[in-house]
Amino acid sequence: MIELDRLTKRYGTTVAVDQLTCTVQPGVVTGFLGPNGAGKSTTMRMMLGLDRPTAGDVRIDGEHYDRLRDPLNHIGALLEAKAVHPGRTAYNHLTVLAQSNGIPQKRVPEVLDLVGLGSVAKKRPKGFSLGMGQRLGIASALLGDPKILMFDEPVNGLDPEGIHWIRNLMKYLASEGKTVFVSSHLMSEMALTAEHLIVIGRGRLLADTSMREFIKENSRSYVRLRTPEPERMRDVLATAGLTPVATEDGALEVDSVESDRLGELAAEHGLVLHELSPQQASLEEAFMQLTAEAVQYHAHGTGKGA
Ligand SMILES: Nc1ncnc2c1ncn2[C@@H]1O[C@H](COP(=O)(O)OP(=O)(O)OP(=O)(O)O)[C@@H](O)[C@H]1O
Repeated sequence: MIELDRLTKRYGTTVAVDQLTCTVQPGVVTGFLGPNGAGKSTTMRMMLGLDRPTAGDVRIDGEHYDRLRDPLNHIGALLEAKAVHPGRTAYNHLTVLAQSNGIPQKRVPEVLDLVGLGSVAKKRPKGFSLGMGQRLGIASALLGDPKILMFDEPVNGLDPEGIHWIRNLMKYLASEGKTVFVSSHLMSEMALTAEHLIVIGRGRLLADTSMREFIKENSRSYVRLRTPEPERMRDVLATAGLTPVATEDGALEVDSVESDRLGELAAEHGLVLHELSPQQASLEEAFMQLTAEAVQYHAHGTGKGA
C-alpha cells in the first residue's frame, strides 16, 4: 500500500504537486493519469525518496522510503530512462544489484526467466533493443520480490508483443496481491490494464475511482438503435417519455435508458430492430472531459504555424 497525505512539492513558484491525498491499494492495477506537467513523475519520485516533499507525507507500507531497511524488498520501480551500466552483462547487472541489497543470488536467474531474458543473460545491455532494456528494468524492479511495484510509462516505444507482455505481467502481479501503480499516456492501453484510476491535474487530485465509475461519471452513455420504422419508433419512445436523437446514418440515440427496456418497448409494439447497442465513451473521451481545464499545454489549431 502507498499512502499519500497532503503531499506537496514546489519548485520555486511552480506547485508541481498540490496537497495530494490518496491511497494506492494492493490487489489491483492502479493507473496514474494526468495531462503533461500534471505532476505524475514528481509524485512518483517522492514515493521513491528521490525527491523531498515540500510538505505532506508519503508512506510505503506505513514507512517513509528512507526508513525502509531493504527498500528493494518493499518497492520496485521502473522509471523512464533507467540507468544500466552498458558494459555489464544483464546477469552481472542484476547480481551487483542483488549483492548490494542483500537479495539472494538465486533471484537473478529467476527474474531473468520471468522477464524472458534468460537466453541473453550473458549479453551486454548496450546491444539490447528498447523492449529488452525495458524487460531488464522490470527484472531489476522485481528482484527483491517487493509487494509494491511502480511503472512510469512502461510501454513507451514497445512493439505490440512487448505491450501485451507488460500488460499481462502487471495484471498477474496484482492478482498475486501486489500493489501495482502505473502511469501512461496511452489511454487505450490503460483501459485494458488498470482496474482503478488516480487522476491528477495541475498537481491536484481530480479522481480516485474505479475505471468503470470513472468512465461512467465523466462521459455520456446512451443506447443506439436502428429500425426500418424510425418514425413509429420515435412515437413509441416519446410516449414512454424518452427523447431520441437521430444520427446522420439513420440511427436513433437514446439517453437515460437501459437497452433491455428499449428492446422490450420495440417488441411490445411489433417493431423490428436492426441494431440495439449500449454505447459507452472510451477512457480517452472521459479523461479529456475531466481534465479539459487542467491541461497546461494546449495545442492551438492544426494549421501551419499553429
Ligand atoms: N526539477 C524541476 N525543477 C523545476 N520544475 C520542475 C522540476 N520537475 C518538474 N517540474 C515542474 O513540475 C510540474 C510537474 O512536472 P512532472 O514532470 O511531475 O509532470 P508529469 O505529469 O510527469 O508530466 P509528463 O506527463 O509531461 O511527464 C511541471 O510544471 C514541471 O515543469
